[in-house]
Amino acid sequence: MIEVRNLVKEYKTKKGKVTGVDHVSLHVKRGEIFGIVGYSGAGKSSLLRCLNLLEKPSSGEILIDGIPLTSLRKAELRKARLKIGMIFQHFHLVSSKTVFENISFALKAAHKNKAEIDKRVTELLEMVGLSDKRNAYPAQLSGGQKQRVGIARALANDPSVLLCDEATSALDPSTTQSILSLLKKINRELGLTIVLITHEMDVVKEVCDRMAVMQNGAVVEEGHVYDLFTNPANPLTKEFINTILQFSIPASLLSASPGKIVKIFFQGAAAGEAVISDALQTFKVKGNILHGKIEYIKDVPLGIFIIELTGDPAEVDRAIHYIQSRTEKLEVIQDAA
Ligand SMILES: Nc1ncnc2c1ncn2[C@@H]1O[C@H](COP(=O)(O)OP(=O)(O)OP(=O)(O)O)[C@@H](O)[C@H]1O
Repeated sequence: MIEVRNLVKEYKTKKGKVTGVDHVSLHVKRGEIFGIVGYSGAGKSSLLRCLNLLEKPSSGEILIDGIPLTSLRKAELRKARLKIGMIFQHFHLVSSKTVFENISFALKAAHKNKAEIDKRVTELLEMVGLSDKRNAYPAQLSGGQKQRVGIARALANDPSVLLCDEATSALDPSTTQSILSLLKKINRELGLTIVLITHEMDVVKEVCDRMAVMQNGAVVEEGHVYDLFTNPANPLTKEFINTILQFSIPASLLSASPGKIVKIFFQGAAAGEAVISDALQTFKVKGNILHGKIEYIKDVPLGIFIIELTGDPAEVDRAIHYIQSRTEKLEVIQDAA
């Protein structure tokens, strides 16, 4: 669906060349929600803005639905761009125009007539839950409502791709949730492919199927969000994942432990509890649960337990092997022996 091949974006500045995107290749599948995460300056915005050629890449190729955007002429590019919607952190609404006018602007650009515009805006307002705000001005709307207008405007011309530039970063947590639910709904109902950039793992965890992690303009790791939560390879991915999966066990508790402390990842709560209780019944070990948590990675439960296992060391090892064979992953985080 979206194919990025060896993309480079360099900026010329007074101090010399700055590389925003450094040889990135990515494939985003049709109908998926793809997250790009990274700290400030990692190159996320540069990459996203290259996807619709708001920024002209220095080299490399971008193909959307097989069309090589990077080699289109101006008029063709303008047409292709209508199929790529975009929403922004600060909404970018025209303050002197009503909600209706802000949305119809995109349809006028596509040369739709008055009746078509009226019908489409009505549909869009219904889809984003703002039918009653048709004649309101942006200043009369909350942040979440403004972003809904941004989404309606982005969807006006039936795009196949929606690019989201830190779309929830200016919103409070509950409004963020409602905008993320709306993005999931339009992804599901319209089959829209969504690429979002964010520095918040919560957003990725909530809505993304796959993700890429960026650092210094390059993609350092890419994969299914669930897999990266259980098995991150790159230290930066681990850092991002840890913002969600962090457990603070008091150091005094850790140092006093006579056994092994293990962290277990499993799919679903019941599954994990059953494995642990089976292990404790089968082997002569004692288990003490220090921490337990269920995270939902795009609605798929990922359970994490931290357990202290004590007893005969050989028996503890056998219990660990047993648990390991029945769970997604097990890490020994402390070994008193
Ligand atoms: N217009 C520009 N001119 C010069 N350098 C730029 C320009 N835009 C981005 N850069 C540089 O490119 C690099 C990547 O920036 P970019 O904004 O893409 O990162 P980001 O991950 O989106 O960060 P943020 O979340 O802070 O926007 C940075 O070093 C930045 O200073």
